[in-house]
Amino acid sequence: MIQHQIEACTKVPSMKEILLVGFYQPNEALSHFLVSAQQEFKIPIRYLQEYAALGTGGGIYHFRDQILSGSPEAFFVLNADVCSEFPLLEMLAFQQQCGDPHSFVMLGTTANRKQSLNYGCIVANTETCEVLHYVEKPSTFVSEIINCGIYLFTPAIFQHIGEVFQRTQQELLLEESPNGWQRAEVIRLEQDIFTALAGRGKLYVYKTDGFWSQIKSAGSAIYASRLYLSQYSQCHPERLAPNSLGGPTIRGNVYIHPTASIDRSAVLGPNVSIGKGVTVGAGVRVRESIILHGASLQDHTCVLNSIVGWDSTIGRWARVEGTPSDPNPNDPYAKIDSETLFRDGRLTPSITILGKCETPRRSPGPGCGMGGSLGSPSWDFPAGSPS
Ligand SMILES: Nc1nc2c(ncn2[C@@H]2O[C@H](COP(=O)(O)OP(=O)(O)O[C@H]3O[C@H](CO)[C@@H](O)[C@H](O)[C@@H]3O)[C@@H](O)[C@H]2O)c(=O)[nH]1
Repeated sequence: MIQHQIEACTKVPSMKEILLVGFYQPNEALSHFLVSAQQEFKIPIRYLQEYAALGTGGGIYHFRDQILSGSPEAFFVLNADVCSEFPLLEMLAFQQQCGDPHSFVMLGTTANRKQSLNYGCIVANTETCEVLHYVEKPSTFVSEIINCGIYLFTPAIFQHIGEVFQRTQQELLLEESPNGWQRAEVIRLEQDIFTALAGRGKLYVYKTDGFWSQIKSAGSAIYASRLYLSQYSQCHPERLAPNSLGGPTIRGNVYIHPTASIDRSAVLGPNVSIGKGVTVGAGVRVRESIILHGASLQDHTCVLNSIVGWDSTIGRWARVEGTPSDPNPNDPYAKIDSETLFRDGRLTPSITILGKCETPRRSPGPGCGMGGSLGSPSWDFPAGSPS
């Protein structure tokens, strides 16, 4: 998810640095990713950890000195859980056209009326695109234009966040019975900042018709992967696997990491992504799936609508299948629904995920490395059995 965002950022000519802001303790996988992304994209990338979840506004406010070091004219803020074409250059050009080069720009897209309620909703001036009214996840319909969680700010945004911070701090000090857990440092960009900025000639929306989706649930990763693969077919066809003599059969858009070893009798696609060092045996069929690095699909396995986690092994003849959870294909504005795992006491049908277990397990069977699954029941096969 983040790699696509980093790649998009590096296409902005004067981009100097990328900062990842989060409240998670960095782990080995993140540190390793940062090192390899810096090498690949040749740009400094740093992870800044908040001491607590400070909200989208509070997080950038806390690290404002780091963001402003080097005196940038402007900077982008991207929600990490979205996939998109990331039209950052277009947003920059649009900001110059707005009349006020110090204005803030948010990316907007169209949703259908029902699903718009799950997002930030924007009412804008049809001619100038100024945001006149902003409501975060309204309970009744406000607008079909939704906030994509991709912003272009100038340093002036910190004055607005700072005002909210000061005000909240004052209010908390004056409270008669303060509840210790409420902090002035927690600031939400949407409710606390955008709602107040709307209608003040400061905030504009740049509408995109390009692809965009939230990646809130694990299931939406397969959908997001399809969107990126289809973008590759337009902009980077060289990244997609071709059908070549002596190679596996490729159907539709398929990505194969150069280090993966694929048997020529395997059939892959559409919408398949095969990671680093993956082994795919004879007669294997994979469709609508992501196979993460180090995984091994032994001969004649069938993997459909699933994510196979790092270093998993799927034994010979096993069938691993999930249920697709794509948006309604007949509605051009439909978005993917981020379903809860259980609804009315029942498991919501979803894709299958084989996870990697972080702690070493005592006796992993040779035919199975399944750490667990999300959206489908997990199971273990007896060691050595054809599964
Ligand atoms: N660093 C940091 N990031 C946070 C925090 N809380 C949330 N985030 C990140 O901020 C982004 C927005 O998450 P939420 O605040 O949970 O909002 P949302 O339900 O995803 O809705 C947002 O995104 C929609 C588009 O996907 C928008 O439509 C909506 O208006 C809003 O911006 C996500 O990438 C999430 O990981 C925090 O305390 N600290």
